[in-house]
Amino acid sequence: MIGRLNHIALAVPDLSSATALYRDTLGAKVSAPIDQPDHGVTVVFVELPNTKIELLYPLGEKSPIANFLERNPGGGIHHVCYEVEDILAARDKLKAEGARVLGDGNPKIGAHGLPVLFLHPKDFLGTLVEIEEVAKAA
Ligand SMILES: CC[C@@H](C(=O)O)C(=O)SCCNC(=O)CCNC(=O)[C@H](O)C(C)(C)COP(=O)(O)OP(=O)(O)OC[C@H]1O[C@@H](n2cnc3c(N)ncnc32)[C@H](O)[C@@H]1OP(=O)(O)O
Ligand SMILES: [Co+2]
Repeated sequence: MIGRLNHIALAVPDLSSATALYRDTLGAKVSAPIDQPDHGVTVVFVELPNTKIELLYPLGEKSPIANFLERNPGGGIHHVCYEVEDILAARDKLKAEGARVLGDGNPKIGAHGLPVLFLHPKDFLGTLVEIEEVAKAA
């Protein structure tokens, strides 16, 4: 069911220094910071040849990454995102298998303008999983 690794997200305590680390020390192409108010985060995208890294910083008072950063003040890997061709079919299969879909169960539009859902980390080996619907390759 899952396809390519779309991105790995890192929650970071300082977005400027994290961006500088990826841009200047690691020599990667990075975006400007982009606020995602619907998701409670500000994101910097790091473009790699085979995938992307999302640098996440809390936005607003109820950010879903706030507790994670409290537990991991230096930051850390927050989630992995896999591509799926049909997010509603994927959601229904995952629910039937017993996985907990977070939120109200309906996809939201993610940072790449495509529908996304999140799956509880306790159901996936301690890793928060995001699935993103991408168009089927021709
Ligand atoms: C930029 C837009 C978008 C995109 O298109 O790419 C994004 O990526 S947005 C990214 C931010 N959004 C989300 O993460 C949405 C889904 N997340 C959530 O709803 C919450 O973060 C969560 C997964 C429900 C956790 O919320 P939290 O408040 O931390 O819950 P708890 O404190 O109750 O934690 C329960 C339990 O789970 C462990 N945990 C929490 N987060 C993670 C994590 N990221 N990775 C691994 N484990 C995690 C936490 O340690 C608790 O464990 P125990 O203490 O053992 O109970
Ligand atoms: Co993400």
